[in-house]
Amino acid sequence: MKSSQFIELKAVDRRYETGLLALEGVDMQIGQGEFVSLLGPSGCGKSSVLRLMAGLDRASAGEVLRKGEAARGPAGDTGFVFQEPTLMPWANVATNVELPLRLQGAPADSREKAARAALQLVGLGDFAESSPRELSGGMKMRAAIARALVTQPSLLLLDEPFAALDEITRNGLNEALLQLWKPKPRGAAAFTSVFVTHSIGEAVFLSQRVLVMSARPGRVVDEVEIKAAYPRDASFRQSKVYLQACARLTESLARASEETALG
Ligand SMILES: Nc1ncnc2c1ncn2[C@@H]1O[C@H](COP(=O)(O)OP(=O)(O)OP(=O)(O)O)[C@@H](O)[C@H]1O
Repeated sequence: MKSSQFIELKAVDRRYETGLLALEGVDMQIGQGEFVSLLGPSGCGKSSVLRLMAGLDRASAGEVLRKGEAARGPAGDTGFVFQEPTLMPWANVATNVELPLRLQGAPADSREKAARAALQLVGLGDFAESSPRELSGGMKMRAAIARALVTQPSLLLLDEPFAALDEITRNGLNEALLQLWKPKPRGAAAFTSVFVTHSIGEAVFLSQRVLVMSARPGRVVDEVEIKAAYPRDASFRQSKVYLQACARLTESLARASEETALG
């Protein structure tokens, strides 16, 4: 699976300017095209890891490598999806989705074409002209995913994107995300995904590997491989592999969180 490493964190520390040590000795390797989730207690540094991977922040010690090269500054071919879809309310859905291309200086006709294709991909083909306020929460999140994918990034970073949604919408979006990541069962992944969540079930459903981080200062304390083929649909949530992985991660996360409680 780890045929070629796409992102590597080697002995990474991040101490913020306030003096707070958020990450200490973080080692992570994410293979090209892999789908990996990060689980960990609140405040353990999951978002900090994503910012380092995106090149939006720098490690205080250690190395962040992207395709074997030291990451320097924001990485162009990276899409980011946050918990809030943050669409511009005064612009229609297509204009929101083409924003990253506008920032790159792409010409209007190619922006429009790419935005329509990205909206089609997430099932919002008929909503290009709609205002964000006409969309449900799940549809807004689909638009945010289309915006992150409009530049066809090779890395997609997702920071608790579905946490605010109801469970049925969330499950539907999990399945849609897997379709985007691996459109053909035996084909290559369209991008590498790193997904932060507090939901064990969501992490298991989506991922090839789940990394568990300890309480602050965060570091990787466990790794669970989810040995199930894709495509995965709702029936996967009833399978032995899924239930066993959930049980193992429940224990692991409890141990990781206990460390905080003890101090
Ligand atoms: N820019 C910053 N300056 C100072 N402290 C920060 C900064 N960013 C994050 N922190 C602190 O670093 C720690 C890790 O934060 P981070 O957001 O990475 O954790 P997290 O695991 O994503 O949290 P959560 O699960 O609650 O979203 C927290 O204690 C947070 O308050």
